[in-house]
Amino acid sequence: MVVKVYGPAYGSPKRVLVCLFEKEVEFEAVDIDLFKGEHKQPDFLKLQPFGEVPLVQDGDYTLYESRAIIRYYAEKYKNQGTDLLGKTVEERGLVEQWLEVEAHNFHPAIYSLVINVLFAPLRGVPGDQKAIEESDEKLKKVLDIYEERLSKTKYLAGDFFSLADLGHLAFGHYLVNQTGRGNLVRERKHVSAWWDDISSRPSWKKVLELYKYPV
Ligand SMILES: N[C@@H](CCC(=O)N[C@@H](CS(=O)(=O)O)C(=O)NCC(=O)O)C(=O)O
Repeated sequence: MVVKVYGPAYGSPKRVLVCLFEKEVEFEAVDIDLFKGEHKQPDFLKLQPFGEVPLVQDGDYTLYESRAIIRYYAEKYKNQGTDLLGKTVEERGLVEQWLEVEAHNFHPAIYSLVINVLFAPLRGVPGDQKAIEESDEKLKKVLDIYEERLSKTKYLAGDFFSLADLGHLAFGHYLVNQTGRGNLVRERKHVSAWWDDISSRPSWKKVLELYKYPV
């Protein structure tokens, strides 16, 4: 049964798509148009009660929350494709640590910028300037910590590419290319080199080629 991934155009689903490419898992992408509210239709809400993408259907097994999904596939296909979880329990601990850092420190700041800098104008409303300024400051602090870490190891969890790095691709792409704040990455030598390394992976290039962002 082929895995179905809903909402491929958007950021969080792209976190899942790049993981499935790395794990060499075949999937089918199902378009959902958020601007038309297709994610708020009863049939979709039955599967994803929060009305967000991604949603994954793998036979009778249904999963949402992109970070839960990538952990599931990294584990389920541990011996296939790229190892994304590390080889020891200590390495796995660091992968989980930096996955949480991305979810609770990096993502909220970049998500606020995407909403207020990119999406608000599309909806014909002004972005929240205070939220934008707060996000800028938060991102600077977060990326300073990344710079320190990446001055010691090539990737966030160590000297191996992992889910922790992969988890940054979808919204890091917005940060570097679409928010006018790519300088926050480029001004930090090790973060910049890390971004160039992880974003040049064939898996990520394939996601960008096949599944365009909405803006
Ligand atoms: N924590 C969730 C967040 C999912 C999420 O915010 N999805 C957005 C799309 S995107 O921001 O990831 O591009 C969404 O469906 N938004 C629809 C809505 O909020 O109405 C995850 O990681 O899966």
